[in-house]
Amino acid sequence: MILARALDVTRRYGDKLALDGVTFEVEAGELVGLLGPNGAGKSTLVNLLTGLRRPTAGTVELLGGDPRLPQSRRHLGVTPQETGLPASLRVGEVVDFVSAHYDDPLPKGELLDRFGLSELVRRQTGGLSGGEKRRVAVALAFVGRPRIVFLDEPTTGLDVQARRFLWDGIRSFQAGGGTVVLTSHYLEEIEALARRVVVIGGGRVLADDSVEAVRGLVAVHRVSLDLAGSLPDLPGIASSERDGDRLHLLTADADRLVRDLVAYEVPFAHLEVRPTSLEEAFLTITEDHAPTAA
Ligand SMILES: Nc1ncnc2c1ncn2[C@@H]1O[C@H](COP(=O)(O)OP(=O)(O)OP(=O)(O)O)[C@@H](O)[C@H]1O
Repeated sequence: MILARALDVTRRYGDKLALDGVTFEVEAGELVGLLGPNGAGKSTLVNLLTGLRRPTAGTVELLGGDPRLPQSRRHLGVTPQETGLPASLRVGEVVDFVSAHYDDPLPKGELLDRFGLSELVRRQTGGLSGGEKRRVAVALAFVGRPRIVFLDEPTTGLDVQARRFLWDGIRSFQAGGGTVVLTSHYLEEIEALARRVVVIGGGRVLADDSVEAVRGLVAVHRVSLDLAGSLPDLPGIASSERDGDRLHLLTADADRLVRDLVAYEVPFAHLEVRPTSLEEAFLTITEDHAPTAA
């Protein structure tokens, strides 16, 4: 059963094309990671699916209806990228306040326990650390026993222990049959929770696959070397860029490229091999998926 769907969705902000023909579906019980660099369009997709914004073209559906209608949103939980908590209220009071909006909320103790927040129940939210506030904000998405939860960068800024508390809370929700969509810049985070990852870049879906498959796609290395002359036609070079005598090559198999450079007796100097940033890896994927000119 599909709980959320975007069908050929485009979203513009003025001249800016934030989403460009995105199709994306979430099945009941799935935990899906949306992975992409800054500005890729992840938040825009989440905002459309949760009814906070309207698509410019295409259709979005949440729990079988228009995400902007109250009946579609009744079983939805969301933690946006930025949240605010009323500073003078205690954590327990904020949970009570949010719970009051639902017919059958999770008992406060159970919610706080699930997210490792029990000790904070009497603390005013204004006095919490950034990480504690974030954990409260994420926990609040689960108060109303939602069927589907969207978490936009839930663990940004959290230390390792706080992140683990959140991951445990998210996992236990899914183990109980819940559905989760979360966004992240980090494949490691998605890997800890999800089996399926959807890579978004430049407003488009670049990959929709298992975490293992996407790890292979983004395991790109940058091989840099000084070379005055031209490079022979070697296999496995995803892109090459020249800066004077310095050549930068992107490849998914750096060991093989280095062996080939030696085997072809390429007269290189100052060889350097390093993992690429996720951004560089995404660029490589983007180039592979760039639309061909008509
Ligand atoms: N309200 C807005 N007005 C104008 N442009 C916007 C608006 N919201 C988003 N954008 C632009 O749309 C593009 C996609 O933004 P979006 O926030 O969806 O990306 P993201 O993948 O969530 O990025 P990040 O990881 O930085 O949060 C960006 O270029 C952004 O600047």
